[in-house]
Amino acid sequence: MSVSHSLHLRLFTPPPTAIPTHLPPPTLLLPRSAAHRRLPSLRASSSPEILVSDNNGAPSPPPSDPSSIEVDAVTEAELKENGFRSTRRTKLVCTVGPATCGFDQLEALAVGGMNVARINMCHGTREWHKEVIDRVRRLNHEKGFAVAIMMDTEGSEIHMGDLGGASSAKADDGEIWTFSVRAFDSALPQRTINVNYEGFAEDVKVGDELLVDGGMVRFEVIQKIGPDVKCRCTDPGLLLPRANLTFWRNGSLVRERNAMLPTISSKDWLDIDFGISEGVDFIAISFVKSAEVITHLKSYIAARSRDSDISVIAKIESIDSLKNLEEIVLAADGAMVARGDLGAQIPLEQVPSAQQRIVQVCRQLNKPVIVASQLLESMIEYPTPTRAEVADVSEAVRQRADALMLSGESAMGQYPDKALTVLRSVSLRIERWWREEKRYEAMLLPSVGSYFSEKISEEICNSAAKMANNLEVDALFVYTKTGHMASLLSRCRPDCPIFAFTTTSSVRRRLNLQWGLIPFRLSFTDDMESNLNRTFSLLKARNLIKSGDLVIAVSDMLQSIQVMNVP
Ligand SMILES: Nc1ncnc2c1ncn2[C@@H]1O[C@H](COP(=O)(O)OP(=O)(O)OP(=O)(O)O)[C@@H](O)[C@H]1O
Ligand SMILES: CC(=O)C(=O)O
Ligand SMILES: [K+]
Ligand SMILES: [Mg+2]
Repeated sequence: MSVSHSLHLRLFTPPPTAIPTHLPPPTLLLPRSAAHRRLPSLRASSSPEILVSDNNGAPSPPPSDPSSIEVDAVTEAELKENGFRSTRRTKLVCTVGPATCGFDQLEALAVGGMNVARINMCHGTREWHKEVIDRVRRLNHEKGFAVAIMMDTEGSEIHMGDLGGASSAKADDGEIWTFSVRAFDSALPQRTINVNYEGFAEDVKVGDELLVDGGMVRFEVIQKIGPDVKCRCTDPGLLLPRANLTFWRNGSLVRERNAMLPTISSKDWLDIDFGISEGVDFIAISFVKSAEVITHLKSYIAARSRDSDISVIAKIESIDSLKNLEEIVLAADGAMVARGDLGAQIPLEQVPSAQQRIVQVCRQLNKPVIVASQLLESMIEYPTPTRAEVADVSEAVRQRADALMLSGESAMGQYPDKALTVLRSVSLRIERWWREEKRYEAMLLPSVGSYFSEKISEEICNSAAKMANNLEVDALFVYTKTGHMASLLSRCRPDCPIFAFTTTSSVRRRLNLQWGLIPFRLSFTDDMESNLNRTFSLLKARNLIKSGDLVIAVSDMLQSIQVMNVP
């Protein structure tokens, strides 16, 4: 049986106006302690072309070669081994830290399915992070991966200092500790903790409860002496470097002057400049309170990076970010359910419903969403997860979040590869269960486009996804320059995988964060007939598809939809 129907819609509406690149310099809100610091002059942004080799180590032709097709080495192996129906739909983000910063360790994560490497600017030096970025680049270049890089800012919430170099400190019941905003030149006195926020000693009151990392350790404020705040430990535990601090009065989180701290601190701006000059793929912004900060940052990036192809991810981890969720998600290019800090700001029992809501809002507004923090916390120390952790991971997969993230498990845990394997196998198992049970997902998806041409793209993708499910096609193909049409298909969470063909390596890396997309780099033209024929022969030559496979192809140049068997 051979099907080859095609329906073309051509469109003459003008494309949406481009984002202006000549924006006034953004005003920088600096915390008092750092207001004197200036931003350094910016280096030109680099967007290196990446040469990708295949699994056998033989370098493939440079990206400009019109006859080449590039796909992630691991994905290719997976496609060949299991056929494309069973490729993993849920994407995986790994935080890189001391346990995983070496080249071989990064390669092990990439082989294990890491789609995005996250670096957390709360920890380590810029030089350290640059080395990690360089290694990931080399890995992509030499070994044929397309691992994207996400830089996560520190944000200016209140946190402890770095414990004078110690990896942790134990606080025991009843002990008196000093939390101080003083700068100590020499070693920290015993049971003393530095606090990064200058207004701390003024803002807290005797009787307040001080929570470290949302309650891992608790103290009661018993005395204030100038810059020093004496506290008694009421809930013992381990203090970790740069742990988050919140203080509570009469059972409520205190949000006074500390709530006025800028979302992006002066140190964050320096880190952002670093991220732009390094050409990272994503910048995740901590403690976002409003949409303005996202819009501001996006215009800053657009004015400073030549191709402005860095996506901004809004971290939802505060009360304000939940209040302003829709507008924040709308302004951003994606969001993260940062359950660590979120759980310190809202009661823990409210975190699961917040997660569900954030995932749903992102899906409706067509923005990728990452579920993060403590997914496999026990695996920092133990080689197997708890049953509860497996259930939590399953729930995030079942909610059809775009991506799951490892934090301490991969940054400083003892079993980073095992933790990644758990995420991978749990994702695959749930996804297989959907296919076995034919659990297609029918979520009402509102229209998100503001232009008529965008609405057409949406309708095409919604229809293509529905047809793909009803006709049980083997794959959806999408030809997309910006990646937008691929994300619209991904939003429908169709039953079959989506092969996303795009012309640039940077778009390909960014598509790596989105549910169900298998991103390929391929140069193509406006002639869909020839694009399809060329893709079929390139994929067939690599044994990725075979004659007779049923495919639905859509493209954002032609706004077309075609159903056909691979010849
Ligand atoms: N670059 C690094 N250098 C040293 N330790 C790191 C590094 N990155 C992460 N870690 C360690 O791994 C732990 C977990 O990392 P992660 O960045 O996910 O957590 P986090 O600090 O809770 O996140 P966030 O600050 O964004 O809320 C950290 O608490 C820290 O101990
Ligand atoms: C990831 C992060 O920032 C959090 O969970 O708080
Ligand atoms: K961070
Ligand atoms: Mg956080």
